[in-house]
Amino acid sequence: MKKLNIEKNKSLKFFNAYFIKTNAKYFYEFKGNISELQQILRWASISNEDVYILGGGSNILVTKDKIDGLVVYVNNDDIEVYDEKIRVSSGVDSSIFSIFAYVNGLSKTEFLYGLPGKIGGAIYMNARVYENSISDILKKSRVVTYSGEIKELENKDMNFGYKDSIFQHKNYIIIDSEFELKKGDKGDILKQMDYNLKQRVKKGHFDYPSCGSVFKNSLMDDIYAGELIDNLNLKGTSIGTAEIFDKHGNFIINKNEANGKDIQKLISYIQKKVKEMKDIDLEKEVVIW
Ligand SMILES: NC(=O)C1=CN([C@@H]2O[C@H](COP(=O)(O)OP(=O)(O)OC[C@H]3O[C@@H](n4cnc5c(N)ncnc54)[C@H](OP(=O)(O)O)[C@@H]3O)[C@@H](O)[C@H]2O)C=CC1
Ligand SMILES: C=C(O[C@H]1[C@H](O)[C@@H](CO)O[C@H](OP(=O)(O)OP(=O)(O)OC[C@H]2O[C@@H](n3ccc(=O)[nH]c3=O)[C@H](O)[C@@H]2O)[C@@H]1NC(C)=O)C(=O)O
Repeated sequence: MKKLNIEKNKSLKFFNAYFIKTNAKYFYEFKGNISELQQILRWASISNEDVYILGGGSNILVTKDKIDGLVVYVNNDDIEVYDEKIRVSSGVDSSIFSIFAYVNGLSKTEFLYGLPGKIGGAIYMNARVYENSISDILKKSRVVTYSGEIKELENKDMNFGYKDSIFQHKNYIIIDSEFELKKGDKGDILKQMDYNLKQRVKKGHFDYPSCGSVFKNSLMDDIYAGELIDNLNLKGTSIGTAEIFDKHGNFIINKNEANGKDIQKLISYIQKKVKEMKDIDLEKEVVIW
């Protein structure tokens, strides 16, 4: 049998937005070779290794010194346009996808410009920027199950909701996807992309390492986690060098070499305070590793 293309004891410090130090027991970079991915997943299953899927690392919080299993880093980067459709691999950065659409005169991806992370992670999370969600433009995705089976899912099969999708509940790796876009005026598209990026910069999204929103909003009840935390005067609270951002209550920032356990303690502290003071259960958006 051909030797598997796996690295051992790989540092993930520069693969997660918080820059938390940790090592993966096994690490595989998926560049698009599906039969190799299937072989590696079968090996992980036989070897009883847990599987972790890594995109841009912008929405994970690492709390362990060692990730005891196989990390599949999704880094396939094909992207093609057909009329008003784009087929894109999951390893493409959301902003690159948006730029590619713009270059081809296609509108509807402007909201993804400036969004950290990759397309696979954005679909997993049903990325949302104000009124736009990725589920509004996604047609279908090709996935590989952890047992190595290839499937094609239509949008309606993906059970999208606010910051929710089937991928948060099933062991699927999203490989590539087709998006249905619309021709637009390039000047207008660029203007909107520029506006979106400037808004993010203004709100301090890139001031410190962070994973963006830590908690989901509760849209049904009109509850914004950031506003709630702000109104309870919790901004600025810190544990070690992890701190609730003074510019946005739903962000926890790494001020200086924070460790993942301190960030996790701050998350639990916020949940406890919000429960005590408002009787609200805040649901985490960030994925804990
Ligand atoms: N609005 C904002 O400002 C921000 C938004 N975000 C959101 O989070 C998303 C994170 O993207 P990204 O950084 O790439 O993701 P991450 O690498 O942070 O992964 C997050 C989770 O997504 C799952 N995942 C990632 N890629 C795939 C894939 N190809 N197939 C199946 N599951 C996958 C993994 O699940 P598992 O652990 O189960 O293996 C992982 O835990 C962004 O696109 C955005 O939606 C993040 C930061 C800021
Ligand atoms: C940052 C993320 O996504 C973001 C996304 O970038 C933005 C823009 O569309 O909308 C959501 O944030 P958000 O709901 O906190 O948006 P904001 O506009 O910043 O805040 C909502 C409301 O709360 C208020 N607010 C926010 C923070 C704060 O400290 N104080 C405060 O009063 C704002 O003034 C606003 O009235 C997404 N978060 C969630 C959990 O849905 C992420 O996923 O990591």
